[in-house]
Amino acid sequence: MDFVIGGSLAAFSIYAAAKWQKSDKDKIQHTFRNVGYTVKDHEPKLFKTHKSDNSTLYTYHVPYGLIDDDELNVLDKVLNKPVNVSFVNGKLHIRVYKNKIPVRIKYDWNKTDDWTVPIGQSHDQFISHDFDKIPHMAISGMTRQGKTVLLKLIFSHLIHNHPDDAEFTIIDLKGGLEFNRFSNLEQVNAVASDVFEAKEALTSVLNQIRNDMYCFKSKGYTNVLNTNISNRKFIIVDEGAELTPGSHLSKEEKQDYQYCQNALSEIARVSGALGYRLIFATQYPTADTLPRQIKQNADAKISFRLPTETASRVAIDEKGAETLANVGRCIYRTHERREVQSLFVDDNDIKERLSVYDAPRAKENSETRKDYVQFG
Ligand SMILES: Nc1ncnc2c1ncn2[C@@H]1O[C@H](COP(=O)(O)OP(=O)(O)OP(=O)(O)O)[C@@H](O)[C@H]1O
Repeated sequence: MDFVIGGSLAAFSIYAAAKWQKSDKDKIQHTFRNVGYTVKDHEPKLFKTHKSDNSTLYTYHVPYGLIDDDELNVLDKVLNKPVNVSFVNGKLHIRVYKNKIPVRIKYDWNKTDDWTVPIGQSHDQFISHDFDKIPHMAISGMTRQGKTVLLKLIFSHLIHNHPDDAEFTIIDLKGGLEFNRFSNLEQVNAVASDVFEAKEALTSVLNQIRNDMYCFKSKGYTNVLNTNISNRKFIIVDEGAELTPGSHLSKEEKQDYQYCQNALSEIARVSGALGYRLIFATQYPTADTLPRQIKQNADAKISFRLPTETASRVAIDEKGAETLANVGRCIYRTHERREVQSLFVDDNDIKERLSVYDAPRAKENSETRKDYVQFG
């Protein structure tokens, strides 16, 4: 008899555990209470649940006065699933994703439409950036988090997709270590590796812009998108903070730095409609290192992990970049915000794919093509 009772209890426990194991919905409601996400006795009330393939969205009415959602950051640990908390039209949205984002995703060199570039994978969709819809981009992130890999991904993809139409001016202020090796590519106009070379390269870009502006005006064009002009000119800055005039510099020395910052601000302000696209990356987003004009005109902001919430607010106008978990993880912020694992591209792959555009070889090839036409 004892045996029968013991056996029944064990079975009951398993049954009870299965039956009364808390659902995500219950755990969320308990969390509201436990973390004090309430006003007096009033707590958020669930009024809609919507399931999709990748996630479940719980929508809550919240008592007046509850807005800041900091306490709810614990939810991904409570549920052991990725969670996104936001306010939409005064309602609290808690989206619980089924799957975690992978920590490494390799770039596959697949071609894309127009001036679109693949960025990475979010919880529920693949994220691409269209440089014809959003011309300028500001990228922030602490050291070794993935900025340069992302810049090389964008650069390689654009050349791979538009070998005849993409042009680059690159300001690589890490001493040219990353981009100097591409200086021979036929799509690359200049790789500047210090402030003096940057000044020269940017002067040339500003002259081109003035020239293009004159041509646009004389033809009555208002935007490159409404013309048959097929090329786009990219200005990539890797480590923009190096253009901040340090307090140790003399007045004359500071002028070169100031010139470069002003030139980049002008590019951000006036050149998008002419087909120029600025991609500005920095480790230290502050009012000095990420000039206001650049930030305001870069409608796409990407941030890898940053040291503080304040830095996150400078980079993407909101907190969050300070809590990003792993290398290559970033927030892609346009009118929407997405957490994304950016694609990884290998240096050897880039070398192999882009070497066909190495200028001397490309020139040889074009001469061979010419011979073929002449003698064929
Ligand atoms: N998307 C990614 N997925 C996985 N690993 C990555 C990714 N991006 C970068 N890494 C790894 O992190 C390392 C550092 O990346 P990267 O050179 O882009 O850093 P960074 O942010 O430019 O740093 P710094 O500002 O110090 O130059 C890479 O060598 C690579 O091993």
